[in-house]
Amino acid sequence: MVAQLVLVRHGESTANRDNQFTGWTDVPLTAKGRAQAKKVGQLLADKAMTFDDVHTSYLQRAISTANIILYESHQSWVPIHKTWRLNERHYGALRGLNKDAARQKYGVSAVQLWRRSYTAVPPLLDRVTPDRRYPNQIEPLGESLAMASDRLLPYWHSTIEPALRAGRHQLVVAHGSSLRALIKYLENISDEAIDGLEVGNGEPICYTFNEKFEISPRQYLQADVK
Ligand SMILES: O=C(O)[C@@H](CO)OP(=O)(O)O
Repeated sequence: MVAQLVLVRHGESTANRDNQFTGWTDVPLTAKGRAQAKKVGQLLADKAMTFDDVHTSYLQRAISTANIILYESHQSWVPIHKTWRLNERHYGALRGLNKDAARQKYGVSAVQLWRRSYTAVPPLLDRVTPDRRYPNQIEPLGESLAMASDRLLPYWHSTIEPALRAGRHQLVVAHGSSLRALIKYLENISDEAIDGLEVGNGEPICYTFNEKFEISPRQYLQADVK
């Protein structure tokens, strides 16, 4: 074994709880979300899984989840690298909208397409408020999953992949769709098949890379039966 990669979607956020489109809206975790993160940390501790680096987005639900996981697995000292490139796919004008209300307004199939198609672009925002977190203070007006993948993969190639190749274990704490984009790339999933993949809150996925940098099948980490 050369190195392990663990992917975790943040715990439940207030927008997840309220069934709202989120994207780049910076909402906190709920109590349930914090408990999910704690469970992930304890699971990693039970399995004695350690990391050399953690990567997360610029959004607090992912950052808080990463901090809780590290604390619970007794490795709070491990460096956390934050990047906007791991942010959730930007949901454009849909953000903040209740998903059932959106289905009533736009129809079930349009909403399903915006949520899960690889190339569909959601209705765009007219403009965004400058936010100093982002390059030139500008966030996108909206993104398809393909657009999210295009801005995420440079970070994979520049930072995560070289670390794995150097034998360093990597933990990525990100979002439902930013992780779907990464998994699509790692497993070479087709544009069509990616719409069937769901990543649950606080359900860690593990890959192992061997000496030839060949990737193992996706493995869902679960508690050992004692
Ligand atoms: O709202 C969002 O940003 C995402 C993730 O919570 O939702 P969906 O699963 O509908 O793409």
